[in-house]
Amino acid sequence: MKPSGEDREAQAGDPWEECFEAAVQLALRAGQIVRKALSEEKRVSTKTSTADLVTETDQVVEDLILSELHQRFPSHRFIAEEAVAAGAKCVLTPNPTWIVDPIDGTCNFVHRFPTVAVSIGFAVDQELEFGVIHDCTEERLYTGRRGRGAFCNGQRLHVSVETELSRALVLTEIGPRRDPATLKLFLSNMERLLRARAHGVRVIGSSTLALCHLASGAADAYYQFGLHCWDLAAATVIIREAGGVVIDTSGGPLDLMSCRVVAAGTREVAMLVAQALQTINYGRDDER
Ligand SMILES: O=P(O)(O)O[C@H]1[C@H](O)[C@@H](O)[C@H](O)[C@H](O)[C@@H]1O
Ligand SMILES: [Mg+2]
Ligand SMILES: [Mg+2]
Repeated sequence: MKPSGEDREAQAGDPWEECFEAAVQLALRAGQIVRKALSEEKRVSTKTSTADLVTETDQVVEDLILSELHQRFPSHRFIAEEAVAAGAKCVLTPNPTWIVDPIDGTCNFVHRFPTVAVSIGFAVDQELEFGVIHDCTEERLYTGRRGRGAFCNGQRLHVSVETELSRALVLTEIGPRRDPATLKLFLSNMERLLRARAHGVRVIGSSTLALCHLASGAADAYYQFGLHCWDLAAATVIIREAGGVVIDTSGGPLDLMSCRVVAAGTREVAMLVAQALQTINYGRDDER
C-alpha cells in the first residue's frame, strides 16, 4: 500500500522512525527470551579467553534479531557480536548499519546474576542515529535518538553535572583478558582513581547497563579498555542525548572501533578520568 501524503511527510521528516520502532519491538521480544532463559540450564562455551563466555541463548537471540531485521530491511548491513566471533567482518560503512549485542552481560547470565541487557544500535553514513537497550530483568527500556533526547520507560534522562573527580562515582568493566600484565594495568587504573578520592569504582558486569546508569545520572563516569563497538553503539547515543560526553581514553573523539572509551556527565570529569588512565591495548574491532 503506498504511503499517504501524511505518511510520506512523516517519513520525509523522520526517515528512521520505522527502523527505531522495529528495534524497540525486537529488544523487548529478545529481552523476554533472555529473562526466561536466565533461570534455565545453559550450555556455555568460551571465546577469546576463559572469562569471555557465550551461550546458545546469545546465538538464538542474535539470530532472531538479525533475521527479522534483514527480512524488513534487506539492503541494510549488520555488525553483531556472535557473527563477528564466528568470523564476520566488523566494518562500519556509510550504509544503514545495525550494531547488535544480543546479550550484554553473558557472564552474569551464566551465573544467573540479574544484570543483563539486549543492545541494538543503528548508524547511517557512519553516524550513530539511535540506540535501544533493554534491561531484561529490571524491565527498563533505554532509548536515545540523535537530536531527539534519551529516555528510560518514557522518562527523560539527564546525566550528572558533577565536575569533580573527588565527588564522582565511577563505573568500569574488566574486559576479557586475565594475563598478569593486563590485570596489573587494570588494577593500577582503578587504584589511581581511588587515590584521586573518587567516591567509588563499581564493576557490574554489563558495559551497556553501566553506560545506561551513567545516562540516567546514577553514576558520574565510565571507562573501559576491552569492550567492543556493539557494547558502545546504542549506549553512546543514549548518553549523548542525555547531555553526556563519550570520548576516547586519550581525551580525543570517540573511535567506535578502538575497544576503549571514557564517558561522563561532564567534559571536566571525562578529561580527569582520561588523564588518570594508563592504556591497555586490546586492538581494534575492524582489524580482527
Ligand atoms: O560479552 P558481553 O556481551 O557480555 O559483554 C561484556 C564483555 O564480554 C566484557 O569483556 C566487558 O567487560 C563487559 O562486561 C561487557 O558487557
Ligand atoms: Mg557486550
Ligand atoms: Mg554480548
